[in-house]
Amino acid sequence: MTTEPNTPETDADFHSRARIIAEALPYMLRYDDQTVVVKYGGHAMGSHALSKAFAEDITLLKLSGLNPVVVHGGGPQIGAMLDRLGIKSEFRDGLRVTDRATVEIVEMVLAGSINKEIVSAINAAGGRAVGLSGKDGRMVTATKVTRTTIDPNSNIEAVVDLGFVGEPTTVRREVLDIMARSEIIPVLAPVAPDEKGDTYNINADTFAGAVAGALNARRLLFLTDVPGVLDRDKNLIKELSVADARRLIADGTISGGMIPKVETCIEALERGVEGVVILDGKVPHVVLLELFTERGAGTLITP
Ligand SMILES: Nc1ncnc2c1ncn2[C@@H]1O[C@H](COP(=O)(O)OP(=O)(O)O)[C@@H](O)[C@H]1O
Ligand SMILES: CC(=O)N[C@@H](CCC(=O)OP(=O)(O)O)C(=O)O
Repeated sequence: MTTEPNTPETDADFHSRARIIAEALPYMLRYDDQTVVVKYGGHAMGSHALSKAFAEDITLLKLSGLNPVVVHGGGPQIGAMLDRLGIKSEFRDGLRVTDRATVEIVEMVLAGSINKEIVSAINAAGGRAVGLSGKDGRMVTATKVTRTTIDPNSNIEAVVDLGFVGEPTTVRREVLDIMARSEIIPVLAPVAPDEKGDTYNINADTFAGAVAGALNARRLLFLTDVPGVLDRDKNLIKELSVADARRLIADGTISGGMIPKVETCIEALERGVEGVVILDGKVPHVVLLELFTERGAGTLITP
């Protein structure tokens, strides 16, 4: 085995490190003991280097006295697995139509491979992560999502069956509260049972919003694949009130997948979360940039 000799730290390195720590310290104290829920979207899970930087950030939050809770997605990864198995993906209003065979794959990918990858990355960064889904400790109970459409010709309303797609109706804090008092960092997969025990696939944004609401989180961060909410000229909007966000949805500036995301942000604020931030998960260490620097990153949505 060969080992590389450690390169001694130069004065410039030391001063730069000291500057970063000095800048971060007041923010670490501001968020001391506060819960921060971080939704790590499937599109934000890029290269190994990015996942490593994310895991380091989450580990550092815990070491700094915060209480980070990770909720992850994995839509593209589920799609890739379904492709390999020759099952077609179908979405309605951004939700995956999930039959019994599909929900099995969804649970395997989310609560299995992706969850354990994130747990391993955090553990490799020096943290102690425990991976759970909504099933563990009866943390989350879901109910089936119902959607209706109106036939434009007959004007008759019809129920659209999305299969095993759920929304969280109960979030029990017990297990998460125990973890908050320990070294453990919870990593949650958005899968949960209904009252009967059937397994449901839950949109990860919705799951994160419900968890953040139940924990009265100080911050809910959504890591996605754009810098935040963009205006008509594609410039980043740094701060947005709920009223402004609603106006941007109504005038079409906010569209596509950003609509349910911003609506989830609004619901989380209504449930008592203090601030919600949408930010670019492809920027290394974006979580620390947002929480521990003056300039922040992304779009902060406040009540
Ligand atoms: N005003 C807007 N600002 C930023 N993104 C927007 C806006 N309107 C629509 N979008 C789209 O929303 C997408 C993010 O939503 P989505 O793909 O559902 O994210 P994720 O998969 O990370 O949950 C962006 O990639 C962008 O194409
Ligand atoms: C019901 C529903 O659509 N569930 C999502 C769950 C994963 C998810 O939301 O992942 P991202 O955050 O990466 O999009 C799905 O099956 O794709």
